Amino acid sequence: MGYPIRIKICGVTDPLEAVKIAELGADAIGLNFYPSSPRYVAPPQAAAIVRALPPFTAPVGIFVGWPMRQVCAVAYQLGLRAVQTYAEPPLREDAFPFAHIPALRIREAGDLEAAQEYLRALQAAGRPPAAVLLDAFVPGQWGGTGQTAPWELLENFAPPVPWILAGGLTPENVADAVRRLRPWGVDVAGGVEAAPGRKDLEKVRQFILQARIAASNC
Ligand SMILES: O=C(O)c1ccccc1N[C@@H]1O[C@H](COP(=O)(O)O)[C@@H](O)[C@H]1O
Repeated sequence: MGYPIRIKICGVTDPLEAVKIAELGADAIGLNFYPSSPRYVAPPQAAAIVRALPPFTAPVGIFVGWPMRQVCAVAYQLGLRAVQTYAEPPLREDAFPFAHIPALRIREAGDLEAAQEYLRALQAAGRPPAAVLLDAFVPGQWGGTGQTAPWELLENFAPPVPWILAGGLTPENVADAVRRLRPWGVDVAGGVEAAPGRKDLEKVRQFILQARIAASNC
């Protein structure tokens, strides 16, 4: 049967590189606004990347610890399609005009139960996220760790919204991850890099190819 897996290449810092990644078939590119990340991109550069992208490639912002009101302001200003958030203070307003992807870090089974509870609470509050991203838990780091999540715990994960697998994915292991877990989407930062913040386009090409072949054979 197969299914259409969605692929995000995260931590892009250069407009020309973003265009090439889009041409290789990525569905989304990630723009990282976390200043401590080696993949940080300042808003003016992010704006140049968004302007350069073809219309069917979604720019997604990564925000760590930002109040949602500020996340919304930046998303609106830059024309982001979705926002991926970490450790955001709770949103008080009902309306949230962007596709929201909360990122959760998983270490043990209890974290998955907590994730399900969190998603149910958002749904009950009338603010279901567009998707949820699951990553590895590494103390003191929010993401971009190069560590894989505990896949064995995720084999039967069935959240009420689409889910995205992140953490330590590479061109070599993404097919295995897709076959085993059938996530709605996959997300990679370090696994396709030539240097921090710069992508290796051959690795990007391989990553996209391997993920799509595996999903089409599921
Ligand atoms: O990439 C970062 O530096 C980063 C920093 C803080 C929060 C999120 C970050 N990136 C996200 O983490 C995942 C996994 O990264 P990796 O593939 O293990 O290197 C990545 O897809 C981004 O969404």
